[in-house]
Amino acid sequence: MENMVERFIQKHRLIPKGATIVVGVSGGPDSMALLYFLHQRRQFWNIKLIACCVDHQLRGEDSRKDLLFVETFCQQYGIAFEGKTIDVPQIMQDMGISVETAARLGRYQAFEEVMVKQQADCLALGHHGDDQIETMLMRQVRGSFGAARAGMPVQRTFANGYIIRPFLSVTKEQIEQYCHNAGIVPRIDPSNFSEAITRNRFRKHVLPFLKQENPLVHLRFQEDSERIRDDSLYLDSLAQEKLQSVVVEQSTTHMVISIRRLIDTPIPLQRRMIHLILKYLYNHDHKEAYHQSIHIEEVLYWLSVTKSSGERHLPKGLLVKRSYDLCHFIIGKEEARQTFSIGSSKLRLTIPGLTKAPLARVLAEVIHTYPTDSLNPNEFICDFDLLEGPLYLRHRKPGDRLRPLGMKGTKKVKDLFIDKKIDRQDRDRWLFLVDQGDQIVWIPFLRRGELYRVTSRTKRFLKLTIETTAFGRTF
Ligand SMILES: Nc1ncnc2c1ncn2[C@@H]1O[C@H](COP(=O)(O)OP(=O)(O)OP(=O)(O)O)[C@@H](O)[C@H]1O
Repeated sequence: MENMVERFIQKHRLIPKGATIVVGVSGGPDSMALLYFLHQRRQFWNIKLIACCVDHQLRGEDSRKDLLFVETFCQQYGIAFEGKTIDVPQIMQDMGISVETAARLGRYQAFEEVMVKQQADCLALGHHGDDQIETMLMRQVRGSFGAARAGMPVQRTFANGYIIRPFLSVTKEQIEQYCHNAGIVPRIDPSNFSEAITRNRFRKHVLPFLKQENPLVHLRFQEDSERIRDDSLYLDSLAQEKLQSVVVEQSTTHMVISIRRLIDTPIPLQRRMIHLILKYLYNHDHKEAYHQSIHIEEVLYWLSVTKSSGERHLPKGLLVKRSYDLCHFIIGKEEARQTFSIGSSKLRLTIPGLTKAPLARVLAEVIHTYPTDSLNPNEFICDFDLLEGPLYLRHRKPGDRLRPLGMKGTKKVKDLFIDKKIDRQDRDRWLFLVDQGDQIVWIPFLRRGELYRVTSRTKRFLKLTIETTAFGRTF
């Protein structure tokens, strides 16, 4: 097993020499084996390891014991350890999401904090080849499209570095054997056996058959995952290029295309163009809607085979309307006008965390270094330690003024809107970031303010990213 992993790491250049690596360790066999493996190889790569265990507090005393188990193991081997405890029910309540999603979000937030604190290059996770088969089968059975059919990436950007998955080339059985040989007796999470969980049903009923047919099936799935991702990236770039000549008109909530120009292109690009249009209008939200091939096929069939005019309704209020050669894609226009409002009240931001407003969401991150990339109009950074209270989102009020960044005096918000030719409806829907004294700090997509500006003395930065289809532009 060690040789397989070593080759996989080299092939994908996963570990730079001298790297600082945070390892996500739950106490289960996969991540314990990963931690032990990297520890054994620490001198060869000259790496610094930090084990990070997150207690989700979902299995009471048991999950606390998992954390203590990992901590004791680390003490025994002289590995740096970071234990994090997160309040999953609170995240569920704040964001109205399921327990699995809240646990995942909280866990990744905790990983990110440790990555930043340790100035780490990578976060290593213990996903293995069998996990990859399950992931890809589940995505295929669900009917995913394009790159969404690939499995988990071997490497992807995360926080100030990368997530890496060095064990994707080996099986669960190999890992268990490795633990056994190393004398590691990992903790077992009983929820891994519950058939109420989709992944576990695939593991129990489908994997044994595939492994019987080909014991190296995990390598075939892994290769396929990499190929699907590469092919998709290439085809998507061609589709993106072609789309410029197919789109007749475009705003953040509305896209008009020429049907004739669409169906004049090769079918694989047609599918990808529809996918890009849906992704754009859904603003990368509702992945379940735009990654599903069924909707893409439905629209294409209607446009290329049938001649009928009329309308089609896709999930989450996306309307597709056809008239002669033109096809309109309109996202929640009415809905946007009527419900994009947080009323006269203010919405308090979760810092750090994700705040959802109707048709918009704001991600707040506390970071320790100023990003080297220039900021997009949907991003804002201020001095976290200068803030004295919470921040809020609200709509505009008569007489609102902003002191723009780098200016001494203030300007009327109304004039800022007029300068940028923002129409009246959009002005009413625009969101403003204000402090607890109701002073405007930032007008997303329009102007950053002078308040709490970053200086050479700033130690901690608050970075806000807003995503919305309701006003401004999406990125
Ligand atoms: N509570 C946690 N704390 C730290 N890392 C975690 C935690 N849960 C999961 N991870 C990381 O994410 C990877 C995948 O998690 P998942 O729950 O899918 O795996 P698993 O099959 O339970 O793995 P393991 O055998 O390591 O528990 C783990 O191998 C580990 O690296």
